[in-house]
Formats: sequence, structure tokens, C-alpha cells
Amino acid sequence: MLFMCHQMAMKKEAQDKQKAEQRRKAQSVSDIPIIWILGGPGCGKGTQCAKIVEKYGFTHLSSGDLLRDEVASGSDKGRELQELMVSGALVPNAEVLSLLNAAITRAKGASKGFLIDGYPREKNQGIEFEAQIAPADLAIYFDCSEETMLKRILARAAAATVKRADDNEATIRSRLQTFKRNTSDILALYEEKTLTINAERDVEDIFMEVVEAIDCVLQKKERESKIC
Ligand SMILES: Nc1ncnc2c1ncn2[C@@H]1O[C@H](COP(=O)(O)OP(=O)(O)O)[C@@H](O)[C@H]1O
Repeated sequence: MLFMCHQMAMKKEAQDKQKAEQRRKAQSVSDIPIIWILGGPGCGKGTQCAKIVEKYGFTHLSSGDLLRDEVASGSDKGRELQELMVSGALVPNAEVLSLLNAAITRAKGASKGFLIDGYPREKNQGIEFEAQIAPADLAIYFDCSEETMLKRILARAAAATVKRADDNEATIRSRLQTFKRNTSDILALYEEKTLTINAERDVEDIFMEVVEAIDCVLQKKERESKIC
């Protein structure tokens, strides 16, 4: 008798697990907010992302961090990526998008929203993301002068205990060039859903604008879920 009860309990547990997994798979990524975080190196994206995660519990995915993890894994692909990253160039989108896609798929069942930090870095990245994953609800662009970005990033590099391979002046200048070359196209294509924020102000003042925009997205999502 005891054995049968135990078997039934095990079967129920397995069924519950299977149902939860089915629910997780059925949840579409577009049901939760997707926010792109745009801005050059040193514009303060990292600081604002940390504050957003703290307030909203969103999943923060930084394309740069995902790429650095791949490099740290020591794979052959990682070595190829490292070469491009050290030169300040962009790595092929197929690599970045597949890392992002895998991370989103892993997290989506339990996620309240996604902050996609450092992506898109060129127009086509945005187009491919929306075609393969889901439309972004909002893009926040942290606008900062090149001079300020360079100053901030050199100061950060000088203070860091663990040095990034691409935090030397030559690579930083090249990263800034890459950024400058591509950003106006992204901003033009996604003008309607982009909020541009002056990022050369106090962290809390910037965050107030960020919160206003995210609250708006959350309200819109809530309304859409009621209609569906
Ligand atoms: N979306 C992306 N597409 C292509 N390459 C990327 C992308 N995101 C990051 N990278 C690569 O990783 C490097 C570091 O990115 P990141 O950590 O975001 O630094 P930063 O914004 O400070 O330049 C970039 O210079 C680039 O080589």
C-alpha cells in the first residue's frame, strides 16, 4: 500500500513537472517587456541597468558579457571573437544573436522582462532580433558626448582590478568610432519606440526618466494582456 502511494506521488510529481515545462515553453517572449538599452561605451548603461534590475526584477542580458563568457570558455569560437573585440570592431551578428537567443530561451519562463544591453549595435541587428525573437517594446538611448565617454571609460579602466582586454585607449577610440558609425541609422529606424535620455546628468535624474518610460511599457502590456 505504502509502495503504491509512493509510486502515485512520484507519477504526480513527474506530471506536474511536465505541465510546468509545457507552460514555460508556451509562454511567448512577446508577453513580457523587451527593452533595448543603447548607448556608447561609458555612457552609463551598466549603472542604469543595475538600477532597473533592482526596481523591476528584469533579466539583464549584456551582449558584451555574453561574448566575454564565450571568450572565457576557451573555445575556438571564443578565440576568434576575442580578436574582433580587441580591435574594437563588431562581431558577426549570427554569433551575438545566437548567444542572446539561447539566454532568452533559458530565462523566459521565469522572467518579468528583458533588458537587452548593448544590442542592437547596427540596424540589421535590430531587424534580425525582431524577426527571430520578438519585437522590442522600447529602446532607451543614453546620449553622451564622445569626450565624456572617453574620459569615463579611461577612468574606469585605470581603477579596475581586472583589466578588460579592450579597455586601452586605442581600442576605446575604435569602439567609439564603431558606435558613431552605426547609431544614427538605428535611431532613425526605431525613432518611434526610442526614448533618448541626456546621460550627462545625475544618475538619479536619469533614472527618473527611465522609470517613467518603463512604467508606461508595463501599463501597455497589462492592457494588451486584458484584451487578449
Ligand atoms: N551587439 C553586438 N554586436 C557585435 N559585437 C558586439 C555586440 N555587443 C558587444 N560586442 C563586442 O563586444 C565588445 C565589448 O562590448 P561591451 O562590453 O558592450 O562594451 P562597450 O559598450 O563598453 O564597448 C564590443 O566592442 C564588440 O566587439
